[in-house]
Amino acid sequence: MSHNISPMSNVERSILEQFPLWQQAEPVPPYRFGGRLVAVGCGTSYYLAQTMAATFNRQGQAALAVPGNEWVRHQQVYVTRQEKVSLLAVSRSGESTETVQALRASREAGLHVVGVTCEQSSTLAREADTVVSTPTHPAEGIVMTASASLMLLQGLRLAGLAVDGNALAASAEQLLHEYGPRLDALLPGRTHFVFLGAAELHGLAQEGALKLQEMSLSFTQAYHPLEYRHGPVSLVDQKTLVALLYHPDTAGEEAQLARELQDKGARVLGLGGPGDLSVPLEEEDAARRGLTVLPLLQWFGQRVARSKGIDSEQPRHLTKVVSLA
Ligand SMILES: O=P(O)(O)OC[C@H]1O[C@](O)(CO)[C@@H](O)[C@@H]1O
Repeated sequence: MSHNISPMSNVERSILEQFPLWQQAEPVPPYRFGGRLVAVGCGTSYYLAQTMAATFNRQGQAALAVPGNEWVRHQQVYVTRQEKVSLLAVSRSGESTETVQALRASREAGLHVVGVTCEQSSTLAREADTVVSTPTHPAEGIVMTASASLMLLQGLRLAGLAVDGNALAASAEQLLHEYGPRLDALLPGRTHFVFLGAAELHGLAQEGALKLQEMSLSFTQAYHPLEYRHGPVSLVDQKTLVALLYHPDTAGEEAQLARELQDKGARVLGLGGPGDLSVPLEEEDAARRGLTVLPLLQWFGQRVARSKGIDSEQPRHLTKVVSLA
């Protein structure tokens, strides 16, 4: 494969060099459970939990995703008392306070807990009943890049989706090198970043928005595609750049939305459909499509950071593990 971009920082290394890790990730068997699976996490890990839960549902296993603290403090509004529940706790570090609290509260209540992490020796890995631990790129710093892709890959496998690590790594890497350099042409004059994605792709849209925000200190928004027309569209102008993650089931209506947004001045990055830059995606399964496009979203955030002269290695106010005293 010809490589069009080379890393200049640890963040860029962990984005560009993640693909061998996808290939090496130990395959995990599907997790089947006779009740509802609740997937929890914080920040990026919560957004991954959303895409995992969507995939579990599509595979026939009832699931929902909630932020860790919602499960600790308000679980009665997410499941009924009578429901049989098990917990899927997602955390790169295995140490985020709310995720660990969710794990402990669930175990105390007798629930089975599956942990997805990158740290074999973490609290999450030690205390969960079943652990999927996949080490991330050694250069990865505060912002989650390779770890996000790896945990998503393993979560999709737990959901029972066929995930060929070699094939997906090859297409994701090719996409990154072919389209990564072309993202820069979309950026001039754009300061308002919007990420749209439906169903399995909504978690990815939220992750794209968080990534760009953390890396480049920009205002970002994430919505379900047609929801964006109900109010948020009032902000669209010549400063807006929309990353639209086309869902294979609803690409027609999303293409219409892209045209509406372009008419109002937005530039559109069309991931799997039309746009000012259109990135063709052959993958027809939405969750696998999301995983394939995730490194390109990470690169997008990094390019905006570079265009603003911001060092994404040291994101403002963030630490690798966010703990509550
Ligand atoms: O996956 P972990 O280790 O629980 O951490 C999630 C954290 O990582 C971040 O993505 C980056 O710091 C935050 O959103 C969140 O606090």
